[in-house]
Amino acid sequence: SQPSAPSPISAPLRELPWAQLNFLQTTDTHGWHGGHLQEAQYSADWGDYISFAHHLRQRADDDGSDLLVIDTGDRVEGNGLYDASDPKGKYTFDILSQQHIDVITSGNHELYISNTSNREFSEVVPDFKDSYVASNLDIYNPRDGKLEPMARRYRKFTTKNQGIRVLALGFMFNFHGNANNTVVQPVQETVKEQWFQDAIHERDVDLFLVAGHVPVRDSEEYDLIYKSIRDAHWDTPIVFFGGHTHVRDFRKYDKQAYGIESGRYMETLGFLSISGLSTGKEDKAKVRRSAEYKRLYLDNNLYSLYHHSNTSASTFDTELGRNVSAAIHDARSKLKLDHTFGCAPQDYWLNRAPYPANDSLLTLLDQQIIPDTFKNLSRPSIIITNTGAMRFDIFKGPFTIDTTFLVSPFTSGFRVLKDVPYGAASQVLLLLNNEGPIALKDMVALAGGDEQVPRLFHLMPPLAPVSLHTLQRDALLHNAGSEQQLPLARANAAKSLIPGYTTADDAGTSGDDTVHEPIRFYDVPNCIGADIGFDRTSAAAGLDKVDLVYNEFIQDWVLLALKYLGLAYERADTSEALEGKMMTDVISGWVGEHWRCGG
Ligand SMILES: Nc1ccn([C@@H]2O[C@H](COP(=O)(O)O)[C@@H](O)[C@H]2O)c(=O)n1
Repeated sequence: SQPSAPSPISAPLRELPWAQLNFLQTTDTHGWHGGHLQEAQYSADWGDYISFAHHLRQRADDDGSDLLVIDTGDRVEGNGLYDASDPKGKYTFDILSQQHIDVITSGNHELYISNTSNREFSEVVPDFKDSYVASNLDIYNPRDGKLEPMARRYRKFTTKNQGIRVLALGFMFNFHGNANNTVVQPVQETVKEQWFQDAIHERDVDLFLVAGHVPVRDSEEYDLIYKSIRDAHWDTPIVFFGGHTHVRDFRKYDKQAYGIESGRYMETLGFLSISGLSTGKEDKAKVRRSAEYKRLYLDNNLYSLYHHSNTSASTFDTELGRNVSAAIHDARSKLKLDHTFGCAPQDYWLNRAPYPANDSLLTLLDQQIIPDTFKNLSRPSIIITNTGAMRFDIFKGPFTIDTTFLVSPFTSGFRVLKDVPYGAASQVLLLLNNEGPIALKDMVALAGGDEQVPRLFHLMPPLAPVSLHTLQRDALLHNAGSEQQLPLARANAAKSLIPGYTTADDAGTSGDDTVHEPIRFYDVPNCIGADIGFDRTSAAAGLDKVDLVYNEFIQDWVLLALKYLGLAYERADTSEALEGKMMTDVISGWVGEHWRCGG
């Protein structure tokens, strides 16, 4: 781990369900490869992950089983280690490539900006040339401008020890917000392609492995891929590795098909095992077994990693792992990520506090940061931002260069529409939050559906913790008592628990390796706003027009809301606001002026 990381923290643990074929999965790491430096329970880094995978591979070699390592995208945007360098990712790609990954895919964050996808194509894909899979993603090659697959469409391989024949696919959900140098083919089209049909009809396959930046639950993309494979093979085992919604989840598709999703931000290392698979060493037609799937979500806590690899602080580090941790430290120093702008006087939560509240990050933003930042505007203005632009909590203590990117990494600036009739402008925020005269989805339908306003469905903030909470509630209703672990229950009573994930999924409520004290998460609105230079309670009487300033990322939504309100504005009517400053600059600038350290 990093020298400044807090020490590993002990907690009651559940055991790794090791079996014939074992997997480790990361997803949505968003640059947190240095680990969490303010939370001991997630403070292991990518170097530790390399050491950990090494020990599990060794275990597989010793007992004749296998280990495969998977990553399902969104490795970028969200941490200074990636975002603070110029170009972005200058240090991350070398660090990442030191891990042996067997199947790796892109996520939507690899595709928002053309520079990001071009670097993914020219650096990351070659680093993982055998294992990068892009079943429905193409890129215009920056060298010749020709459209070509981002990486191979699928991968077929045999596991090292067991000889299990795996056919791996790699998908991106039907994403529309990508820059125009990439093309995400809708899964509905991909499944009709000849290469796909040929691949899923291959006979000498013991396991179909579908990795993707696609949620494992409530996803038409994975449901369709599942159905397509099942139409071709009624009982060959399938395993899905998902991502995007930032949750821990495990879904049963049928008794020979399960999917896992392994959280976000390097908080979680997902573990899944399968036993009862056929192998290339035997005649598949004669050996019909039933596969058994088990999962465990590991906290990225060195305490967990030592335990599950049967090592200790003195035997855990491998030379490569230690070197990678040192490379991360070196990069963090070069990027001056610990440079402090000021010190937060208390914790501010994104989802762990209700909104509005004194400890809500969104309240801090709409009551203090936005009003202070825009206070010198000469004309009455309404400022709106999507809450999804905020990615992480602020903890009491030093607010560093790193923190600015943890909280808001995006390069989108602010735009302004000048002289918008007040009656309409004052309703935009309500509409975007589903509190206006029409529901958001009906407004989209009126405007011609998702096709004509393609980026709209990606405005919603990642409500991962909330859906996790819902999952938990639903599963508790359905699975009450199904997976009790009494010795652990006793251990819990004896030890004070760390607050953390208490996941409930299709296998019950014992999926987290660490027994946590539950955390309460709150729903937040899609957007928040502030009025500058006028008072809304008395404005209706006299105010004729206002300037409408908004985060560039929600431009399509703002224009759509105004269209619904009878005002036909185009992108060309908008102009840059705040001299091109991004939210990242806004927040660090405000912290520098308002939060002192010490005293
Ligand atoms: N320029 C951007 C890009 C993205 N967002 C927010 O991020 C969300 C997508 O992130 P996931 O980790 O869920 O893939 C997107 O819905 C926006 O809320 C942004 O604000 N600005």
